[in-house]
Amino acid sequence: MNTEPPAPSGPSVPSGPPVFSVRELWKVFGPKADRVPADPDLAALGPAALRERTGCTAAVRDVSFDVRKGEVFVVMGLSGSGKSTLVRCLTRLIEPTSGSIAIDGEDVLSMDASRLRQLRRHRAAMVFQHFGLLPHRSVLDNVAYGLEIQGIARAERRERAAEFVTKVGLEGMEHRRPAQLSGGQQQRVGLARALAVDPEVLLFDEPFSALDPLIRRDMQEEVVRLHGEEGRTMVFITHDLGEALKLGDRIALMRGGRIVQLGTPEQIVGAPADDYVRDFVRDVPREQVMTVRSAMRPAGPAETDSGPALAPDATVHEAIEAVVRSGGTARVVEDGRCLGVVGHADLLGVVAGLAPRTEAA
Ligand SMILES: Nc1ncnc2c1ncn2[C@@H]1O[C@H](COP(=O)(O)OP(=O)(O)OP(=O)(O)O)[C@@H](O)[C@H]1O
Repeated sequence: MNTEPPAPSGPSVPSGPPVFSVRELWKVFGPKADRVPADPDLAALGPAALRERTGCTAAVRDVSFDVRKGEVFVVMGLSGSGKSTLVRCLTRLIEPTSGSIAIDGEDVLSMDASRLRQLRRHRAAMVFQHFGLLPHRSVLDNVAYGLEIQGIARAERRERAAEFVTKVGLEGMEHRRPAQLSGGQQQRVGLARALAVDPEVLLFDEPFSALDPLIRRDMQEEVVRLHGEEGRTMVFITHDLGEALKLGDRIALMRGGRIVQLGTPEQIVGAPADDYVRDFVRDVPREQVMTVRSAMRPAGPAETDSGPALAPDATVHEAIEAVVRSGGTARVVEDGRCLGVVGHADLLGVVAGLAPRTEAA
């Protein structure tokens, strides 16, 4: 896939300028790796044949996408699909084999060491699964650590750190050591540390995968809340589909180093690109992800003025409740205009995975 697909029509997806622009990116591990993307015959080989012929593994294969300003961009896939390699390439923690990467239009691959350091410290900070907290430092000093590296004076960095400790809900724990915190609280310290340096983009590498499910849900909600408050651009790696659907404005689904589909949760669940994606999303409760925008049909003459009104972004789940309560159809209304209607059959059709009707009832 060499070009960014057209922007989806849903209003909730930020459509700002790209922060990261990635084109035809390859990362090949192994001897003489750069001959693989350069040679169409080698590039076309599957993983086993490539390994046999060259001793190489293509962890990222010809990937192109933009991360837009203000969006949560999720990179999802099973273990070994190339997620970590791809995201590490963005700031050259792993050196790409070929292709191009730009941040705010600036070529990342031609940055020198000091520019790269600045990129990683100020512009695109990585939040790892194991946050690497400093055990002998207090919560406050751990959060202030990133600012210390930036050379910010002690009084100012402690003040800023305190602000972010409060922001992630750890007020009153400033003077504890990491060992005196639960796993979830430690994650919050790591999150506060990354936020305190105020990077343009936060890169999360499976930060919550070691947490128990309830704490994990708390942390996901924390990310949603922080994103809502700050509108910060985030790139989030996960192998968990539920997490991807919950957090992502858009999801890049990876398989074997390629992006097999890039789209909103609704596009991935409602219009899987191939059998692999279809199988991947088979058990997703569709009514929680699909919106009435994709379930509605044109209104019949008697339907435009009556029935409850729903926003186009309302989930099918919400619409079911409205339709059951009213006993008739519900209208999908935007800016005072009726875009269409949904009734029992339309909503059941979404749950059953059928294409929406295109004519009035
Ligand atoms: N340093 C390396 N040398 C050789 N092969 C590597 C190296 N790092 C990763 N790979 C291979 O590249 C592929 C992608 O690995 P990567 O870690 O990016 O996947 P992932 O989707 O992040 O997996 P996980 O969810 O398990 O972390 C895998 O086949 C892996 O074995």
